[in-house]
Amino acid sequence: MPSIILLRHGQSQFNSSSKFCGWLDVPLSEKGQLQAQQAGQLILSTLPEYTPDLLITSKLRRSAQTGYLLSQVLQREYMDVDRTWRLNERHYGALQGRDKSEVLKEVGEKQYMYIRRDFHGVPPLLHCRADPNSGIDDRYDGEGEVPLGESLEMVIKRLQPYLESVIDRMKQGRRPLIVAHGSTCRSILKILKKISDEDIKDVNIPNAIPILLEFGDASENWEFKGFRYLDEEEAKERAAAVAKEGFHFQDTVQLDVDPCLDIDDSPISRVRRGPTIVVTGSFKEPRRDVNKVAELLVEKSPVVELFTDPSFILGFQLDVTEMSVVVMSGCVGQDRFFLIQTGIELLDGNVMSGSCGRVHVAQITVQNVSNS
Ligand SMILES: O=C(O)[C@H](O)COP(=O)(O)O
Repeated sequence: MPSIILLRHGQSQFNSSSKFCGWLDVPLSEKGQLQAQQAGQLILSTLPEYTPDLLITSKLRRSAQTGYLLSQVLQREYMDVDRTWRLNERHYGALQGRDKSEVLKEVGEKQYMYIRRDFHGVPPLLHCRADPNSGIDDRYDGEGEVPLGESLEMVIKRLQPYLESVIDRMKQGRRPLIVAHGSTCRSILKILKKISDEDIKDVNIPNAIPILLEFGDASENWEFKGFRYLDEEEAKERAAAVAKEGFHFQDTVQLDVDPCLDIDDSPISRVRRGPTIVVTGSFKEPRRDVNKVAELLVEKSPVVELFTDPSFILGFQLDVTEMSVVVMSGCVGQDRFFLIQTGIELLDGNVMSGSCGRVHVAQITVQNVSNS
């Protein structure tokens, strides 16, 4: 059956630190390189007859690197290669290089998701291509007008004619392997499967899981038959992580000053229950900083003891009245420490929330924050 394999590049260094990337030319992370190789293995094991003869990438390194790693695993480094800016990630305008959680905090969830996922959502535009964060350099010379910020709708306009040319090549017997980006994969699926503007909002593309696009032959007028991920389960898990990007760091607190703990004044007796909130800090040295908080906490409170749990790097066990509770715990990410801390609902109904600087004793529920 005529087919095309499509995949999003492996994890980039910005994916791993949850930053808007767009046209910034960020390379693959180590994990992304491994994912690219695993994608090749997956193709070999699930489609042993598959022999791509045309590698198509964007003009961005994360796509080109993924394509090369794949061609190595498939032992087809000699494949013809076509690179086009029309397959580039959506240009994220003035958001490029910015931390997703910071933008989320700044503009609120509704606008954040509008920009990220609405078909018409345009990010704030850059003013000129000379902006250091435009990602536009001489590789785009001669390409005419290139974007300074795009919605998915705009991506589809620049991509569709190119996609048609790929399908024409498939009709002539070529076997294309396309390494694209989140938004360009979404665009391709939207065009082929005729996904509505509304439904496309919920489509998230996982890194480096190959998608098989199948077509009827000439007798069926090359009709698009459908698509499937070569590993549906893993695709679901990775796509869910993509959807949540930015949300782990919603309440950001800086912890580069000495934390001041307020244990002695803690109104333990007035505590009814403590809802859990997640706060995060951008730490210069996460382990050192969180250990400092831990030491102070233990030193100041006789009811707190340190514990370690495999799911967290560090935690605190608090034993007060009949409520045996955790004050806070966290896990160290690549450049962040995720701190789970407490807000306290007092008996008079007021909610007092803790912060990194003033840690109040209270009941909280342990919440496992995944380390994406
Ligand atoms: O360009 C980026 O930042 C990502 O690769 C895509 O981001 P999104 O999933 O937030 O659209």
